[in-house]
Amino acid sequence: MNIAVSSHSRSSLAQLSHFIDGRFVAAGRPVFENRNPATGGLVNLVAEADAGVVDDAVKAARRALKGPWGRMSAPERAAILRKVADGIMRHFDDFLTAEVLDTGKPVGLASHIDIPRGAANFNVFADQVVSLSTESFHLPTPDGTGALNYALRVPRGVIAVVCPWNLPLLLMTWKVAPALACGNAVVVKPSEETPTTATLLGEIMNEAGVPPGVYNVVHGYGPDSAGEYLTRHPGVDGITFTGETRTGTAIMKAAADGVRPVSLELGGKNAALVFADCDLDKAIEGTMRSVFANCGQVCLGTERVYVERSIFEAFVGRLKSGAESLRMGDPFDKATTLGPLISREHRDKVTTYYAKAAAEGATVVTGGGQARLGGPHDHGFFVQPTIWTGLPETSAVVREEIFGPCCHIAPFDDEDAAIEAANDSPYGLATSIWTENLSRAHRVAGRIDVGIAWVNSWFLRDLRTPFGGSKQSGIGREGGVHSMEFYTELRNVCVKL
Ligand SMILES: NC(=O)C1=CN([C@@H]2O[C@H](COP(=O)(O)OP(=O)(O)OC[C@H]3O[C@@H](n4cnc5c(N)ncnc54)[C@H](O)[C@@H]3O)[C@@H](O)[C@H]2O)C=CC1
Ligand SMILES: O=C(O)/C=C/C=C(\O)C(=O)O
Repeated sequence: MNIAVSSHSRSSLAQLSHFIDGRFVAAGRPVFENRNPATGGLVNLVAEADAGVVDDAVKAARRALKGPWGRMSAPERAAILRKVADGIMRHFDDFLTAEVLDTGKPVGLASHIDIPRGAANFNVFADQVVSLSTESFHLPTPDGTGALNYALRVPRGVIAVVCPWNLPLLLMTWKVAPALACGNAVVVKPSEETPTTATLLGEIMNEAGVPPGVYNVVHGYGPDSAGEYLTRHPGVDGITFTGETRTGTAIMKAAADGVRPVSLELGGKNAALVFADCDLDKAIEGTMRSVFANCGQVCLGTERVYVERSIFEAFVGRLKSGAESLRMGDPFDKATTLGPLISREHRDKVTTYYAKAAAEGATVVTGGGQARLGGPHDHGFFVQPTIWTGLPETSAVVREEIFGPCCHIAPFDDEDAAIEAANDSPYGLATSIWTENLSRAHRVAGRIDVGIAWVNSWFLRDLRTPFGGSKQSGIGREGGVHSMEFYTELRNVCVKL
């Protein structure tokens, strides 16, 4: 047992510990700093797991599968998960404050999306697991009595959950909730940028009666740290990951040893298609959200906008006005609509693309640089919301995922050209199609090579639907019954009658 330093049952938000076997445990390497992206100030010091700590967490998860959790019925697990959802809502303000401090996202956004979705994920998969069905077949046999085949869904075992920083609680619970509903135990590796809400959830798990070892959290970085130790650990039976495509590739290679299944939700370079017959007010409102929400740090966000030529100028002008009306500032101020980027490193990546766009000859419609807010936010990682036109489709800015509050807008002349431009990408995650012509909407949605096509909307989520990407945007689908498929194995039972 590697756990040498104090272990306790309540989380400290000043010094974040790992959560292993139902206890908060500070062990491993020296702590690292978690900084507030809006001010650059210290949020907390975080324990970094070494290989021994990760091993402890995986072993705790394995033990939990052999304990009461492994013997519980689906309705019993579902009842506990509903208590977890209630716990999140009861501690709403704690989760909200933690999420806003870690990410810098506006409190209005986190209170409407991140925290309620964190709770909703547990309720949705509690519902899902109690109504799960499997197939059965009657097989005629020569003796005339036949055989009955039916399938059982059994938990995979220990699931590694590796998470990004853009929607920390939402995306982590999107994976943890179905994994636990199906009877697995999890070891979560939150992003090093946003470690707090995953830690807070440990307390909620204890309060809700989730047995020790079912939910574990280890902190640290990716390569040569907790992320890599966890995904390479032979005691892990399946890995679910959301993040960058390059990281997904590394995780897939790690999973190949031991032939472990992966569910990967990766990057995107999503296109919006705006037809002249759209409701322009709705198209502008939706595109404003899909480009600028969460400071553009949403894998489903739009970075390429294709607009039918006859409304191009009007669309560009209105999106420019919208972008210029966004209000940057203190994320805890309800009037703030645009927060900072997550880190100095990410800001430097985004502003490198801003510089590249200018160098490649873009017309900068608005923005194009870093934003200095003065006062306590002068050291925050703010950038201007940015719109470009005039770049060729071959430009790096049009082809690569930037993950910032920016988009390139290009005109198109007909439906085929718009579809071809949208599909000309190594990614295939999401699209939004803006048109009042129903036939066109169905036709175009069927021809864009993505996992998720929205018509006259964006980020309108029904959690029972398949969610994931094609091409380099991922492998597999989660959501509803599709999550149940990833987090269980099917075992066929054949009974000779
Ligand atoms: N949903 C998405 O599409 C996201 C895309 N990104 C993009 O990725 C870029 C880099 O952001 P990062 O946070 O560094 O994303 P990332 O994909 O490197 O990190 C996501 C998670 O994976 C872990 N990780 C990293 N390398 C790993 C490895 N080799 N093995 C196991 N775990 C590993 C990290 O510690 C973190 O918990 C961003 O600038 C953005 O463009 C970032 C977050 C989410
Ligand atoms: O599950 C959702 O509703 C949202 C998912 C968003 C991402 O996966 C992302 O931005 O990385």
